[in-house]
Amino acid sequence: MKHDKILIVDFGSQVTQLIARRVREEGVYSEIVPYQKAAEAYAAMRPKGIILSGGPASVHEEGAPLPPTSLYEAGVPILGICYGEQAMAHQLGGLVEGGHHREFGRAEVQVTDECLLVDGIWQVGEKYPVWMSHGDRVTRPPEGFKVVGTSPNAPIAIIADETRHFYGTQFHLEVMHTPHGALLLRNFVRKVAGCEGDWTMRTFKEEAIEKLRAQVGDGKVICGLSGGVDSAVAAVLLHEAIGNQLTCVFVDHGLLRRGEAKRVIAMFRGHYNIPLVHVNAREQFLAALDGVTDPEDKRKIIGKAFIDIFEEEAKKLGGAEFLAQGTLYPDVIESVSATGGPSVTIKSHHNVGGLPERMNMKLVEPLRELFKDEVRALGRELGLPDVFVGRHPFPGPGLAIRCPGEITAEKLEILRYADEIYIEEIRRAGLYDDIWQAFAVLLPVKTVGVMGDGRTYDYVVALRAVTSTDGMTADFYPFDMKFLGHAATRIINEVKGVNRVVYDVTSKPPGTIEWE
Ligand SMILES: Nc1ncnc2c1ncn2[C@@H]1O[C@H](COP(=O)(O)OP(=O)(O)OP(=O)(O)O)[C@@H](O)[C@H]1O
Ligand SMILES: O=c1[nH]c(=O)c2[nH+]cn([C@@H]3O[C@H](COP(=O)(O)O)[C@@H](O)[C@H]3O)c2[nH]1
Ligand SMILES: NC(=O)CC[C@H](N)C(=O)O
Ligand SMILES: [Mg+2]
Repeated sequence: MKHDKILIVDFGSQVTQLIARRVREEGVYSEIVPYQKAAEAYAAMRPKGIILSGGPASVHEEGAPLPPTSLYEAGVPILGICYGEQAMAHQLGGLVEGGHHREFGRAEVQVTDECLLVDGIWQVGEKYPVWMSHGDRVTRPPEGFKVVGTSPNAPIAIIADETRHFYGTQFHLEVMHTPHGALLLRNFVRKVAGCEGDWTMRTFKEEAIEKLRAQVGDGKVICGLSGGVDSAVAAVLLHEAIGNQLTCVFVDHGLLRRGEAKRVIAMFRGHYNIPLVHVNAREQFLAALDGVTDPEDKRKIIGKAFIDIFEEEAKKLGGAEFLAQGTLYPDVIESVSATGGPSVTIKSHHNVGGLPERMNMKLVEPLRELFKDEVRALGRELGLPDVFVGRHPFPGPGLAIRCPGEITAEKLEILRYADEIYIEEIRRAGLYDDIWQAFAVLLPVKTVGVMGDGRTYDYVVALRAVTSTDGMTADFYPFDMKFLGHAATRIINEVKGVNRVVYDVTSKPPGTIEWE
């Protein structure tokens, strides 16, 4: 079945991914491509509409990123947002000027004319809140366009060419701070581009199963199963597709939380009849990590050890041609970086980067088009119980990256205990599902305390809890102080070796969710 698609051309905006999410929420499949690949992607995808994202550049800069002009001749509707609007206006003969009217944050747009983009949502003559972030602005629309909305610092805030179906907004309609933005995007996707909105997790599932069968044939597949959401969903999807050609491999690397290995295996075996190999590799990992303190070194050592084990297990099965992974869309989007150069590596995720060159197995990645919340929806569609679907993410390198500095068996044991109490308290307070991810970190610092009139000199535990939708950005969770005080007291009283607890109030950016 062919679904309608929307192509999103990226010019490096911080919020390009939100455009894709909003479009998908309308039941329309969308993909993001860097502007350099727009023509190619258009030809391959045949989208029913194109959205040009915002971006940090100015159209007057030398070498400013511009969409290929062929897009304007393709006969499909185009929506330009912020820089995307400016680029379209500039290329089609309008005027864009920089100047002294920079506008960041909340603004008001007054609607001055009708058009399909605002149809049924905004009334002519009324004012509506929007979110702006720009220095340049369109000062003369190209021929064929009319001005539909105006704001104090962007007199031309919405433009429309209703013959060619080209629209542009100076404000960002993909962000929450433009309250009607999602509805305007729906108008573009449904009314202007005429998309059906039939891309649902049910159809995704059926098509993914077909594709998996075609890719794998009668080959054997190994799927690394972590107990996390992504690999559980990938495994169940694969099982529906290829049945007993699939074997799952759960690696206990000694960096799991307390009771996790048992829990994951019981949970999985209890619900599914999928062959599951449990590898105890605790000594192998801990030996490889002995004395290692650099976060990137830790990640690389762990990534390599995982592959070694998967390859070993494949051999034992008499050879498996495929390795299945729960790679998600944010891992594969190539965003245009603001500086024009390749973007820097913040962290090497253990399952991405470096993997393909070394692998003898081919990768099977059925979730690579999905965002995290979509994976959860797919999991529900596959009938996965809530204990899988609702779990907080847990990183593959596990407690190794929650134990800054050298990792020892003693430190891991302290961390496991503190983490267990913290999560238990979160569940007891009914907060688990409000929080996107929560965990404890054991700091490589000892501080002085007093307990039972005696002096202590023990470790510090940091607690972390964040809200997020996809882990790309996050905010710290605003616990009430009573909760924190209670959790801290329990940890200090019950965990030997800890005499101080702190709470991390850093958002992402500038922080990251994990500490390493
Ligand atoms: N202990 C493990 N044993 C086997 N495979 C693992 C293990 N930990 C991670 N993996 C593999 O690495 C992949 C990436 O891990 P990641 O943590 O991103 O996903 P997940 O664990 O499936 O889901 P979640 O993000 O919800 O934790 C997993 O999909 C899984 O294939
Ligand atoms: O499977 C994984 N392998 C990794 O190497 C890895 N590093 C971070 N994470 C998880 O990714 C999300 C974002 O984390 P950061 O803000 O720390 O980058 C958070 O949910 C992290 O737990 C990982 N998951
Ligand atoms: N957010 C944007 O797309 C900004 C566009 C352009 N860089 C400006 O400052 O006007
Ligand atoms: Mg995980």
